[in-house]
Amino acid sequence: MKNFRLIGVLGGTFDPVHYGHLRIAEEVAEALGLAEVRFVPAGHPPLRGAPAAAAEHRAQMVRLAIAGNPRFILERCEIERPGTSYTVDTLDTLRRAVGPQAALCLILGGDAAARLPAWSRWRRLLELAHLVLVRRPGSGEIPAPDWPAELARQWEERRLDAPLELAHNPAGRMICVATTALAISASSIRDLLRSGRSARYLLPDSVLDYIEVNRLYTPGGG
Ligand SMILES: Nc1ncnc2c1ncn2[C@@H]1O[C@H](COP(=O)(O)OP(=O)(O)OP(=O)(O)O)[C@@H](O)[C@H]1O
Ligand SMILES: O=C(O)c1ccc[n+]([C@@H]2O[C@H](COP(=O)([O-])O)[C@@H](O)[C@H]2O)c1
Repeated sequence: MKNFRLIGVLGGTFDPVHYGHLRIAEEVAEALGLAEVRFVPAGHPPLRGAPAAAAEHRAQMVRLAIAGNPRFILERCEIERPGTSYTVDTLDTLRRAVGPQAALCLILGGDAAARLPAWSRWRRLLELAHLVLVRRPGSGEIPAPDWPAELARQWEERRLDAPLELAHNPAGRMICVATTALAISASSIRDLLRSGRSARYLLPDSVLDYIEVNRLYTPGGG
């Protein structure tokens, strides 16, 4: 049986990146045997307002957060691409870049998974990548009870329970990976910082230092 090289893709606004992101990347990589995880900061994320911090700041925070982990890579394609950062376009780009021996594994937290039917060309995502779903505190079950029937059917047809089987296909399977539940969100970190409270231990010190030096998320700052 052929084995594809598994490449994780974790897209996010990363406004800022935090231990919730880093821990799901680490646990999914370990559970599925991913060769690498690409962190993709969105330039102009769809379905939400403009990020608080500029794209370059968010990318620099990811760079600092993943420093020292050779398996974690900063992928800048969305911040360099003009226009809305649709994931389907990113996967198209990555699909061409990684070559035929690799399989992309798009990692989605529970909130992102619940909103998947609203994403641009979501069916095409399954032609380009595997979907790796991760529960998130406060965002309900996977599969989401309100997924439309078509996505629920895709889940039943494509779901895998054995992680090692993911590498047998270049794309198109879905799997839910159990990870440590961390009730950390970027919005709660922004709220803490904006009200002058500590966000220490929710994200790496290097990222907090960057936030302080660049005066991000302060009442008077960006
Ligand atoms: N604590 C967490 N546990 C599991 N998944 C998470 C967690 N935090 C973020 N994710 C997932 O990481 C991806 C990127 O998340 P994002 O950058 O939007 O962070 P966020 O904390 O959700 O931000 P915000 O609070 O601003 O919405 C999404 O798929 C999201 O579901
Ligand atoms: O492609 C889409 O239509 C789409 C719609 C909503 C979200 N996304 C991606 O999902 C990731 C998390 O988004 P968000 O808004 O929860 O930060 C980020 O990489 C977004 O670009 C993608």
